[in-house]
Amino acid sequence: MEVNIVNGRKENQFSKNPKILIDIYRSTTTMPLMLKKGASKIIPVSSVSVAKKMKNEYPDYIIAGERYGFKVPGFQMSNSPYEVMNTDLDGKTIIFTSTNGTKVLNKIKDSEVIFICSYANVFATLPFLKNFSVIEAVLSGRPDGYADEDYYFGMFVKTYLETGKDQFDYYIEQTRKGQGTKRLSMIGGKKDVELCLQRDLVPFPVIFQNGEIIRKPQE
Ligand SMILES: O=C(O)[C@H](CS(=O)(=O)O)OP(=O)(O)O
Repeated sequence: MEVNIVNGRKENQFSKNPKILIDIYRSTTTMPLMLKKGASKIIPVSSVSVAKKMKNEYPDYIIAGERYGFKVPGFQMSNSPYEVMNTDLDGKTIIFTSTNGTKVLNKIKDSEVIFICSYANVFATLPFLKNFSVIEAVLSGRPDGYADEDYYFGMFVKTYLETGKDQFDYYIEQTRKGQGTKRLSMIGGKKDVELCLQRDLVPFPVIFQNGEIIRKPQE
């Protein structure tokens, strides 16, 4: 099997191959955790104004997200795994927007298969990825370029699927030393760093389907 790593922030043309969307800090960690905490679905949108418009139409929905790492004024929640772990989201629908993750998702939304993936749910997702002969690991990155934590995760998945080696500890160690970890820690996100680097917090795969992010239904 082959795993191609793609810079989703930079690229504008994507193949039809199955994809995993990667945004370790923090969207693709936050969203699976929201579903684990009981949310029924997440509607990802790429702009703050569309999120606000949707909230006006559906006042019961929770509006969540950030820009450049900080909660958007007027939103109910940010893009924080730590906040999610401490919030009851039972049965809620969430409107979600983030600086990079939802933007890149919007670019690849026409792909037939998209998994939302991070260390939180990767071990529940890998068995499904093994069914494909080629997948693309799409890095969400950062507005000013690339995010090392996304690259390391892409490499972890590539190594696992192409060679069968589980190098979780090695890639976590590299990530801890990286710029992304420094940056998120500096803006008050140390608790998020710890949650984003834990494995197996979410025991199910998560997919994007028909405009919504949901648990992958059992076949
Ligand atoms: O969650 C975040 O902090 C980032 C914002 S930034 O890239 O660090 O400015 O958003 P995300 O879309 O989850 O990468």
